[in-house]
Amino acid sequence: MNVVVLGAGAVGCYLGAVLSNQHSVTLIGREKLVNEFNQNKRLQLTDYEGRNSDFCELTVTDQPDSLAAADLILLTVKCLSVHEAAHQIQAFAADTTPVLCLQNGIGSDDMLRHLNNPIIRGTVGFNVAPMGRGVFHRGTEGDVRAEASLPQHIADSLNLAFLSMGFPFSTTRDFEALQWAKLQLNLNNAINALSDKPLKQELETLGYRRVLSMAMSELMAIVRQERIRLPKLTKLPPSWIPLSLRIPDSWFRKVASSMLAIDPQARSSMWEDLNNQRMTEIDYLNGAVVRAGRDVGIPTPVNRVLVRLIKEIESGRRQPGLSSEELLHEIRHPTY
Ligand SMILES: NC(=O)C1=CN([C@@H]2O[C@H](COP(=O)(O)OP(=O)(O)OC[C@H]3O[C@@H](n4cnc5c(N)ncnc54)[C@H](OP(=O)(O)O)[C@@H]3O)[C@@H](O)[C@H]2O)C=CC1
Ligand SMILES: CC(C)(CO)C(=O)C(=O)O
Repeated sequence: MNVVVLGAGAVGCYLGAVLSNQHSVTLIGREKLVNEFNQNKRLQLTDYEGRNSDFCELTVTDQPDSLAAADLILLTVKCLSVHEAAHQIQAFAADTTPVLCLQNGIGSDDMLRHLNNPIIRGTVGFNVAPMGRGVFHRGTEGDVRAEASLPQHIADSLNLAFLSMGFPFSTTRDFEALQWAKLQLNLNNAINALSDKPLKQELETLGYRRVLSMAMSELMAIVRQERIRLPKLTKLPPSWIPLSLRIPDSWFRKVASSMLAIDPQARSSMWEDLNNQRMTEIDYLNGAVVRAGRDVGIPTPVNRVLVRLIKEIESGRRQPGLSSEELLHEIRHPTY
């Protein structure tokens, strides 16, 4: 299979490199990635379980014309770049080529719906960090999932390749529920970015967990009202997660270690964005909860505050590094 990854950054390079063991893979990314690859002649993948592998059989380019020969397009740009990517797919790819879009959050696929291509949504359940010099590190466990409309032979090939690196691929008929369950976990991206701490350290602090619990409870109220049954993505059922976040630190450490394997240094992709002075995906994450709440008449004050704080950092009006007390204060005394 000829796989073209459009938007090769953390997730795209990781998945593309894994697939290059069994398929012909082209990564379309920015000039920086092309230079890194040309200098090192390989991508290197490491992970929280100690894997360390080099991948040399890849084509890396900043030109979109290789989309023309794709059997499958993996779209791994951030939500804010989906619009530009849609133009490139329309201009260069055959309109029968399936596009598997792996953005976090809700709503970015709307920008692809005018294309004739089959658009299949997916989720990536683990964290990948770019370490520089063509090295990409997977810092947590998790799997990759997609809508059941993905052709079966492609789903089988992806599962085979991904299993070789220790994570499975599966499809689901109820993607909407999966997307909300993934969003429930991604509500932490903003808190992690605001805290400016590694995920593990942030989640081991009761105050941050209380904020996350409140943000998740707003999402849970919406999905309950909409009768969406969330699938289980961690060892705890989704409705128990907000409660489990409120237990004392010492107990939480025990529960969390059995729930999720996580590197001490892993951070959220939103932290990566703020750290690189880029706009974030906040409107598709906590912003999606605020919009949905408005639609169904459920108040979402905590997610509104998180959206505001992230936007203040994006526009340079605030610095990251909020303590959990400062964050709780912002929530108790919102200024709109
Ligand atoms: N990183 C993670 O751990 C996880 C991320 N996700 C989700 O996956 C998606 C991708 O995230 P991530 O991999 O972190 O993002 P990255 O920013 O690391 O990767 C995207 C890359 O694509 C480049 N790009 C954007 N548009 C184009 C284009 N048209 N042509 C070529 N290159 C382009 C970007 O460059 P530039 O910045 O210059 O635009 C960037 O280098 C997001 O929606 C994220 O939420 C999901 C799970 C985990
Ligand atoms: C790893 C995970 C699930 C949470 O941080 C993620 O999706 C991200 O960083 O964007």
